[in-house]
Amino acid sequence: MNKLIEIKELSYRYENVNVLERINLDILDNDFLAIIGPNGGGKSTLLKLILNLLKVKNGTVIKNIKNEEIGYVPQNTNLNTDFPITALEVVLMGHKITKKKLFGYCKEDIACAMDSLKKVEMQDYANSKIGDLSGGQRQRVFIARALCTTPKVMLLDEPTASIDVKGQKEIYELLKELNKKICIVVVSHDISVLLNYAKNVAHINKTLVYHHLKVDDSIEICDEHLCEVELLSALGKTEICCNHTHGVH
Ligand SMILES: Nc1ncnc2c1ncn2[C@@H]1O[C@H](COP(=O)(O)OP(=O)(O)OP(=O)(O)O)[C@@H](O)[C@H]1O
Repeated sequence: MNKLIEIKELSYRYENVNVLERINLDILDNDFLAIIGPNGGGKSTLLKLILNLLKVKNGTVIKNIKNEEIGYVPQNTNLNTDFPITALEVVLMGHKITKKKLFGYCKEDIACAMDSLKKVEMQDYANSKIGDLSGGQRQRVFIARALCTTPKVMLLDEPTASIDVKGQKEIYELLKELNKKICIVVVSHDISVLLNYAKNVAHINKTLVYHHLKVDDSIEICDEHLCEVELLSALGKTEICCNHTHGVH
């Protein structure tokens, strides 16, 4: 297993607030990593540090891949759904333009974007307005946009927020398929579905606790309302400490 990204002793503070403390984490080439933790625990900050959206000041983030090999699907793609843009045009926005053209895109760019849409089974919606798609379909389009640069790792920040459980499962089935070739890292609160797909879990609440989920550890989680502590408890991971009112048995 190759280390795509090596995070060593990474700490971060905004003004006077320590948000991350001495984080150590290796992101491996075939991983499906779930990053979980409470609100304000520092998950998005960690992604931003990996993506160079924030400057690393303490510790190191070693990337053994090029920056463009990191695909990113941001949280809440604050899209004005009335904006008259098609699914294909959204995907083309993530594309590295091959030939400079003043207007429009060349055939190769469009073929490549169509290929990305195909990978997420959205090719039939290429000319649909993004605002006319369901939340799950829209998320697939944003995943297609991130696929344009043929990433080796894909970071997804809350990809299933405000999508129903059926839609969440469909997104994770897609990610499972992509995980045959690409390392997947998902930040999410919707862990009841996510933990059925993840191979490893990083729980972040300023510090990081890492869990390897062995294959036979995988549990069929039927109740989507189970809370985080109960789920980790079910996995036999009782050392997690957070401000939950539920006890860990
Ligand atoms: N630009 C900023 N300036 C100051 N503080 C910030 C900034 N961005 C985030 N924070 C604070 O840093 C802490 C960690 O935020 P972060 O967004 O990384 O957490 P998170 O785990 O992703 O939270 P959530 O699950 O709610 O998305 C929070 O207390 C937040 O208020």
